[in-house]
Amino acid sequence: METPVVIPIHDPLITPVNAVRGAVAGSDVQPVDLVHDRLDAVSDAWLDELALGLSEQGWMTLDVRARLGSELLAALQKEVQILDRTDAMKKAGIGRGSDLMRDRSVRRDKIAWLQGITAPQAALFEFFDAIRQGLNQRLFLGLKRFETHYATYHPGDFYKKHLDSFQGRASRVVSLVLYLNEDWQESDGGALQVFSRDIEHKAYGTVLPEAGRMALFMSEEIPHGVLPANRTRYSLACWFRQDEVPLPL
Ligand SMILES: O=C(O)CCC(=O)C(=O)O
Ligand SMILES: [Fe+2]
Repeated sequence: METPVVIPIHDPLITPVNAVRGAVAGSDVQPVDLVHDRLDAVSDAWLDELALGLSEQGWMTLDVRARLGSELLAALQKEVQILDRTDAMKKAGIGRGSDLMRDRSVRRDKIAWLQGITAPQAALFEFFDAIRQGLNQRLFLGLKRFETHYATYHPGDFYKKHLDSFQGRASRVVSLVLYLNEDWQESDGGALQVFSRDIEHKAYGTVLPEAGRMALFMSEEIPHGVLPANRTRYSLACWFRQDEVPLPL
């Protein structure tokens, strides 16, 4: 049995979602086109399915291409690809200086936090907030907010087996990953590996990071990792949190 690597996670400075919405409404960014039927897309039956998957298995994977729409997915893909060509994507890691070097043996991706101030991000935030509320109504999780970042894994990059949150921290409670890659093949590597939540941490399943595929799991319970990618892998991770403001770990 291999013990999962458990990594403390530092919080970014977070802009409250409501403030972001205000900024969007007050600017010339028009999220409306991309939102179209977004809230209808998050139906009660679908939220029931999410709640059931989380409470019974602790994790699940879903195809949300039709719910989000190919236009929004394409817009998010374009954003992360543009960011990846600039220095906006920062090496993910914990700590500073030599600590960061050590973290590179655990995690090699680059990340950029979303602010919700572009039209695709605002539309996505609506979708995530509907999920947050739906899970609260069904599972009484008291999820107050979410935080989300783009991630890129260049060839050779990986993320070793880890948990997204420490038990009892009431910080990250539910994790969501949305993939943004067209025609991902098994030979491209970069699969998400999910392990069982019991003591044995058996390999439970793998998820190919194909565009429109979403993985959802309980942050404190489900060990998971990303196998080395053989081609650039784009994704977006989101954590639903119980704390109102970022607290020190
Ligand atoms: O991209 C993935 O499949 C998972 C990423 C992950 O585990 C994380 O960012 O914490
Ligand atoms: Fe993770």
